[in-house]
Amino acid sequence: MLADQFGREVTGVRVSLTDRCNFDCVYCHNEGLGDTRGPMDPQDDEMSADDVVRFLEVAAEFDVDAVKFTGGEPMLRGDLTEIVRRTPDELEVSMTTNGTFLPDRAEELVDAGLERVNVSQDALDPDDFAKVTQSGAYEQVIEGVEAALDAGLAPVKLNMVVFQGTKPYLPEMVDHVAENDGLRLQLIEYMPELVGNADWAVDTAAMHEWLAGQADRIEQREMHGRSRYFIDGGMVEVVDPVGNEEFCANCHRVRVTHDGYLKGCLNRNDDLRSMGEMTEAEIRETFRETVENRVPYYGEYMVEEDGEWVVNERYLDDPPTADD
Ligand SMILES: Nc1nc2c(ncn2[C@@H]2O[C@H](COP(=O)(O)OP(=O)(O)OP(=O)(O)O)[C@@H](O)[C@H]2O)c(=O)[nH]1
Ligand SMILES: C[S@@+](CC[C@H](N)C(=O)[O-])C[C@H]1O[C@@H](n2cnc3c(N)ncnc32)[C@H](O)[C@@H]1O
Ligand code: SF4
Ligand code: SF4
Repeated sequence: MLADQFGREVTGVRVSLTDRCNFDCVYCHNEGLGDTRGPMDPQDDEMSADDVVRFLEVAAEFDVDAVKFTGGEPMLRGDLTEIVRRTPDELEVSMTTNGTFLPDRAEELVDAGLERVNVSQDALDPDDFAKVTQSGAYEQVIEGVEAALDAGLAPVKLNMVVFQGTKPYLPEMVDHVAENDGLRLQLIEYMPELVGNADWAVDTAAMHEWLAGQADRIEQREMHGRSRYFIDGGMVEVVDPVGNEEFCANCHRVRVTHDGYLKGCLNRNDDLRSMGEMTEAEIRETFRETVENRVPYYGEYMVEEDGEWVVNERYLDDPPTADD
């Protein structure tokens, strides 16, 4: 297994299969690449199924044990089932999706080897949902969650981005997962680093306190040191990476962009390495180098002083926006 200079073993890879999307969520970071708007048809720059599988075979050689397919909207890929089917058996296969295409395809994906799914759902009311996603597909998403449960994918995590626009929906979302078997809630802190609008952020410390006040039990996940709150039979996990050194200190993932670039950190675009025309041996070497070059905290938001990486205080005090 590969470990970076800071002792973090790389156990997972997150592969973006496309940067296209049928939604236009107001906050979207597109896994670190910016805008998802554009043509919906397959694009030439996307990795082919062969490229994805070749990379995953290399990752498996390095004892990576999990892959997350994401995007853009990964289910826009017509060859998604093939990719899942051809993923090496050693890797747990999960996907994060907006859920709209699950009603027709959940079962075939499970048959192909999909083991877990996270579905993004920020609200329980169609109008509220439409304001955030700029899409009217609320019913399809609800049907998608049902289809995932019917296909045996419970527990299904509902991903909710917590920002000023969704904060009022928090209590009903917590109740929703408590009342419905098979659902969990994942509260994702709004990340302004790549998309701006820092003033949309909410006070996560207050959110933790509010959740703790209702919880029967609290656990901490090894991954990212994430907290899990058990409330009235439901489970709520908090993903709070912004300015959170502990979160990064427990980050064991390497990313791949839809166009086949290795990327050591979601918030970092200065270390992209194309796997384009590479042989398997070259991919192996580049993977090693990407792991070797990981930084302990936020990539470009760290500053190097006297040969050491230290936290960029300016960033912590005043997070830059895309407009800076
Ligand atoms: N900064 C940062 N944000 C992350 C990281 N992992 C997840 N996130 C945020 O959380 C969102 C949702 O993550 P998911 O794709 O659902 O996956 P996950 O919850 O991390 O993974 P599982 O628990 O394995 O399902 C991401 O799109 C990011 O916004 C990370 O390593 N760094
Ligand atoms: C980029 S989307 C890709 C997969 C799929 N289209 C979806 O929405 O689930 C992955 C996750 O990132 C979350 N996300 C997007 N932009 C974000 C931001 N600025 N801050 C925090 N989470 C964000 C989404 O809510 C979603 O759960
Ligand atoms: S559905 Fe996912 S990829 Fe599409 S705009 Fe929303 S967050 Fe971004
Ligand atoms: S911001 Fe931190 S947790 Fe997220 S990918 Fe980068 S190092 Fe990992």
